[in-house]
Amino acid sequence: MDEKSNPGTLSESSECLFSFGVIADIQYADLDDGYNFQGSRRRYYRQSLLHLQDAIEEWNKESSRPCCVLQLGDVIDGYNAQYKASEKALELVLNTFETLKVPVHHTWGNHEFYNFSRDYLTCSKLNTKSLEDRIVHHPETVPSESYYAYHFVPFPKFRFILLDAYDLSVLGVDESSPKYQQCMKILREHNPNTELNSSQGLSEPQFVQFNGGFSQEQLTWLNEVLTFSDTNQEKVVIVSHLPIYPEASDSVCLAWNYRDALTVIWSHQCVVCFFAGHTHDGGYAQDPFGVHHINLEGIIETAPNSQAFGTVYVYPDKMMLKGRGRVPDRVMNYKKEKALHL
Ligand SMILES: Nc1ccn([C@@H]2O[C@H](COP(=O)(O)OP(=O)(O)OC[C@H](O)CO)[C@@H](O)[C@H]2O)c(=O)n1
Repeated sequence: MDEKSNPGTLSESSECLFSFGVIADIQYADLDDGYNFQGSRRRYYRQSLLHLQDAIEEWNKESSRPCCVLQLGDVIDGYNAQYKASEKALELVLNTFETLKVPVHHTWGNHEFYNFSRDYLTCSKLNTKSLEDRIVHHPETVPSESYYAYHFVPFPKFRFILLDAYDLSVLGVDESSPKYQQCMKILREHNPNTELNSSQGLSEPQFVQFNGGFSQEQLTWLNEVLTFSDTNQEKVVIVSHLPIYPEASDSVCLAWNYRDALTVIWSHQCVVCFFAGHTHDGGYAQDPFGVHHINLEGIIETAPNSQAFGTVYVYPDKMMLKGRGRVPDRVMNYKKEKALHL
């Protein structure tokens, strides 16, 4: 086996502590292949389920099984809603996830809201908040019920935080609600186009209807969790459907208020990396504060003869993403001054 295919051999001085799987934008639908909105990239709607099965098979047979899989959102495609096939498609995908021998944490993306309301999602198996960790005597680290976010500890001293990038959004909320009015106001203030999914002419192209953002309440909670993690000398992995770092993403795919999220994250030492989906063609950049931003290549735009998922191997001084198919390998060193001593 060469070095690339076994990250364990790349870290001679230390052993792998644990690993986790990552996968994004499955967007399954029982439809013939199609294209993205611009007509430039092929979408493999049926094949996506086979790609998921393939990923699960590989994770299940890894010699040291991943502790969990992070599903980065858009599990079924919005087209299902048009064909009244949302529940059937979701059932198929969730049945496939049932064959995974480790827990999966589901993130919500725009396609979840094309198919279902927020209330429906909250009551569905796509709500994996029951897997959250509660920190005793720190009520400020308990998330509010008004957004879908939580944190958990898969291994001592490593905290994972799942964010709700559609906490501020016009998707999935009742049009008569004050929240819808507030979010539509934000969107219209930044996007004068009649078609709100169009970013044409925008100085801030992320202000489109298929994106969303983080409420101040969620950002305050994130800040509290990161404060606890700093104090407890933890390493933190954050996941969200929408990316937040412009150099790692097409600007039209960013969260509306990505700068606010970055401001919170940059005021803490503990964050190692930020995983997002949505862009489909992937991206990576390390920001000036040493946080690694990884936008995972989407399953939906992955040809039958390829793959798009990864396993992240966690070491005392770094994390290493072993990508499959379209997903490249990445080494994510921890910030120098704060290497973890176990
Ligand atoms: N200029 C545009 C772009 C899109 N739309 C419509 O918006 C909806 C979402 O678009 P879609 O490409 O399907 O969203 P994905 O989450 O799959 O992909 C996100 C990024 O585009 C990936 O690069 C859909 O209804 C489009 O028709 C639009 O009207 N105008």
